[in-house]
Amino acid sequence: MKDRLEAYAELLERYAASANLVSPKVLAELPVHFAAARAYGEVLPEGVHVLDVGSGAGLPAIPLAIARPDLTLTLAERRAKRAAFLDLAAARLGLENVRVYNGDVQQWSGRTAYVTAQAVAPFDVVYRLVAHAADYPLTLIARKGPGWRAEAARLGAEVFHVKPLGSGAELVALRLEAPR
Ligand SMILES: C[S@@+](CC[C@H](N)C(=O)[O-])C[C@H]1O[C@@H](n2cnc3c(N)ncnc32)[C@H](O)[C@@H]1O
Repeated sequence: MKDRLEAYAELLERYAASANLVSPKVLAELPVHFAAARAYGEVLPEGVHVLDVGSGAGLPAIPLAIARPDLTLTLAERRAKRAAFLDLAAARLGLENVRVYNGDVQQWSGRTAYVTAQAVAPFDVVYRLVAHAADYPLTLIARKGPGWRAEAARLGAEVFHVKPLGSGAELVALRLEAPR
C-alpha cells in the first residue's frame, strides 16, 4: 500500500485549487508541515481524544492521525468544501480514528481534554471557542510564531512544552487546570 502521507499529499495537490484548500506555498512546504504535525504527537498521551479546531485541509490533524492510530480525532471545520475534503481524505486513507465535524466548533456537543488549533486564532480566543466542551486539566497545542507568550499570559495558562520548529516557529503546549 502506498505510504499514507504520500497519498495525502497527492490528494491535497489534486483538490487544492477546486476546494480552496491550501496555498501553493503550503503545498511546496508539505514536508515541513508534516514534521510539525509529528511534533504535536510528542505532547499527546496514548489513546486520548483530540479536538482539532479549524482543520482546514487537515493540518496538523491528518498527518497526526496517520502517525498516531491510538488517538481519536475530531476535525472541526465550518467551511463545507474543506469539511468535504477532510471526509474524502479520511475515507481514502482509511483513517478510522478520524471524525469530521462540519460546523462551528462552538456548537460541537462532545467533550475533550486535548485541543489543537493551527493558524486559527490566539490561544485565548481558541479557548473561548472550546470552553463549553472542555474537560480539565485542558491541554491546548499549537504551532506559533512570535507573540504567543502574551496569549498564554492573557489566559493565565501554564506553558509546559515548547519545541523550536525552525524559521522562528515553535510548537507550544499550554495547560489549564480549571475553567477561566
Ligand atoms: C487559516 S485556516 C488553517 C487551517 C489548518 N489548521 C492549517 O494549519 O492549515 C483556519 C480554518 O479554521 C476554520 N475555522 C475558523 N473558526 C472556526 C470555528 N469557530 N469553527 C470551525 N472552524 C473554524 C476556517 O474555516 C479555516 O478553514
